Amino acid sequence: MLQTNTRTAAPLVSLTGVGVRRQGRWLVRGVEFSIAPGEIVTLIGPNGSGKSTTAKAAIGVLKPDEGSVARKAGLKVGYVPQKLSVDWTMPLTVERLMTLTAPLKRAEIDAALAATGIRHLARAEVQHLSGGEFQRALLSRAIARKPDLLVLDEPVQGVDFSGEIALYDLIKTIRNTTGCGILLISHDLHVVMAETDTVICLNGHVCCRGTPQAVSRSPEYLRLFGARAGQTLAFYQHHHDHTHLPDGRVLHADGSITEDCRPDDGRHDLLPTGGRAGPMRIVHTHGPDCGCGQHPAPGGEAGGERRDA
Ligand SMILES: Nc1ncnc2c1ncn2[C@@H]1O[C@H](COP(=O)(O)OP(=O)(O)OP(=O)(O)O)[C@@H](O)[C@H]1O
Repeated sequence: MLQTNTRTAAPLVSLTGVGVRRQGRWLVRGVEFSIAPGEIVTLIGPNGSGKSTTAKAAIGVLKPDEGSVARKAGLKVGYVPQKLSVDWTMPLTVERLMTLTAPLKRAEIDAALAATGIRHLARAEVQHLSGGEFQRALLSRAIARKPDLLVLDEPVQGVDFSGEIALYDLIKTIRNTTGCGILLISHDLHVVMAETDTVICLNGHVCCRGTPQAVSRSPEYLRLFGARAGQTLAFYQHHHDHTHLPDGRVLHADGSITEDCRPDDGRHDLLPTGGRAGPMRIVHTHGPDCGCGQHPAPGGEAGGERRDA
C-alpha cells in the first residue's frame, strides 16, 4: 500500500478566496481549501449550491472571477463529470468510451478496467450498463492516465446502497494504491465517505467544514446497515451559526435576518471550535460597507463593526 503523508506534502491544488460570477450573480464566493496527495476532500451542499462550479474552478475548467487557484506544476487530473455529453443513440462500447477524448494504449485500458473490476465489460455497450457499472466505466476512464488528482462529481448517482459502499471501497483502494488526491462531490448533506479528511459544506459560500464523525461510533447505524457500511460511510455533523431560509435570506444566530450572507455582504471567517482538525464555525463580520443593513451607523457605539458568532 502506498503511504502518503497528507499533512506535509505540498498541495496539488489550493483555492484562495475563489468566486465565480455568471450573469451578474455570484455562484460561489470566498471559497478556500486545498487538497494534498492522498487526501480526500468531500464537497457537500444542496442542489445549486455551487459544488460543481467549485470543482471546475479547482481543476481549471472554469476561470474564477476573483481569488486564485494554485495548481502543482504538470498536475494530471482525472475528472468524472456529473453529466456526460454523449450521443446515446450511437452504439458505444466501454473501451471506446475510454478513448473518446484522448488515445490510450491497450494495456492502459485493460489495467484501468481491471482496477475497477469491469474488464469483462470492455466490449459491452455503455447504454446497457447498470448504474454501478456505468460509474465504474467512468472511473476507469478517469484513472487510466494515472492522475495526481481525481475529481468525482456525484460518483454514486444511480447506484443502490450496497453499490454505493462498493464504489466508495473502490475509491479508497484507488487512493491507497496510487496516492492520488481525491475531490468528491456529494449532494448527501449528512453521510459522506468515511475516509474523507475534510468535508466542506457549500451554499454559495463555505457554510462550515470539518472532519466526518466515524459512523462506527453509532450503534443504531451499525444495527441498521452493518459493520461494512460503518467502515465506508460516516456522518457529517454541521456547525453552522446561520440558516439559509427558503427565500434565500439568511437567519443569523442572534435572530437577525439579512438578505444575503455572501462575502460581498460581509466576511465569513472560519474559526476552529476545538482541536487542530476540529470542526469550524462561521462568523459574519459586519463592516461599514457590508451591505447587510445590520451594522451600527458609522461612528455608532460599536465602531461600525460587529460579529455574529
Ligand atoms: N454558466 C452558468 N451561467 C449561469 N448560472 C450558472 C452557470 N453554471 C451554473 N449556474 C448556476 O449556478 C448554481 C450552482 O451550480 P452548480 O452546478 O455548481 O451547483 P451544484 O451544487 O453542483 O448543484 P447540483 O447538486 O444540483 O449538481 C446553480 O444555480 C446553477 O443554475
